[in-house]
Amino acid sequence: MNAALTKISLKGVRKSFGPKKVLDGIDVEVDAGQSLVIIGGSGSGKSVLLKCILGLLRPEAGSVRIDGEETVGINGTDRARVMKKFGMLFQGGALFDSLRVWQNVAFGPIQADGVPAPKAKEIALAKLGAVGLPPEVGELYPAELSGGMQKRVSLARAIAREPEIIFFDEPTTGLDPIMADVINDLIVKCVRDLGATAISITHDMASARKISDRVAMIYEGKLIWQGATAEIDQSNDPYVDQFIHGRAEGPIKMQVRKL
Ligand SMILES: Nc1ncnc2c1ncn2[C@@H]1O[C@H](COP(=O)(O)OP(=O)(O)OP(=O)(O)O)[C@@H](O)[C@H]1O
Repeated sequence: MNAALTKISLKGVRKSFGPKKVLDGIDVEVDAGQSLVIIGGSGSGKSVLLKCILGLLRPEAGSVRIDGEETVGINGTDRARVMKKFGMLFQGGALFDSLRVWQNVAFGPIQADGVPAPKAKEIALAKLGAVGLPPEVGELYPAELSGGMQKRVSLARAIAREPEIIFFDEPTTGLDPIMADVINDLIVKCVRDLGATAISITHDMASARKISDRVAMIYEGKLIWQGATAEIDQSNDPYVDQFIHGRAEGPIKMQVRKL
C-alpha cells in the first residue's frame, strides 16, 4: 500500500473500560477516497472504534494517524484542526429540534468556519439540493419531516463543510428497505462528489455492500477479517459467513442473559 495515499491508519489500538477489553489491538488502513464499512455484532466495539478515530475516546495504546499525523494525545488546537477534516452522520440523525432544517445544515459552516448566515444559508440550500430536498424544506423544523427526510438532512449536514473524511454511524437504521437504498445511493454519490474517504458502521448488510469498497469485521476486540466488499461472499471465514447471513447458529456466540 502506498503510504502517501493512506488517509487513516490505526496500529495496535487498545481500549478497555475497567476490566472489559473492548478493542484489543486494532490494525486497519483506509486509503484516500476509499469507503470502509465496519461490521460486527451489538456491543462488539464498532462505536468505540469510531470514537477512538474521532478523538472522542483516547486509546490506552496504539496509534491513530490521519494523513500520517499521529492524533493520539495531541493538544486541543491540533485536535480542532484535525477535526475540521471530519464530517459525521450520527445514528438517529441528531438534528437540533429547535432549529430550522437550513440552520441545522448551516450549523457547521457558521459555528466552525465563521461563514456569515446568508452565505451559510446558500450553502445549506445547495447541500439540501444535493440530497434531493427542495429549498422549501429548509424552512421546516426536523419534527415536521419523515425519518427518511431527516436522514437526508443529516447527510446534507455531514457534507456541508465538504469534509475530507466522513463517518456514517448506522445510516440506514429505522428506514424501510427502499428508503434505505435511496440513502445508500445518496451516500455513494455524496462521497464520490466530494472525493471523500468514508468509514461507516452498520448492521445492514445490503447497505454495507452498496456503500463500501472494503469491509472489516470486528469480533471480541479484534478485526478478524478485512477484504474487498466484492470478496465477502468468498471469505471462507465462518464468523463472517454467520454474520452476513444472519444465522443464530455458528461460532459467534451472542450473550443472551435470562431475566
Ligand atoms: N463510555 C463507556 N464506558 C463503559 N463502557 C463502554 C463505554 N462505551 C462503550 N462501552 C462498552 O463497550 C462495548 C462496545 O460498545 P460499542 O458501543 O462500541 O458497541 P457497538 O459495536 O457499536 O454496538 P451496537 O451495534 O449495539 O451499537 C460495550 O460492551 C459497551 O457497553
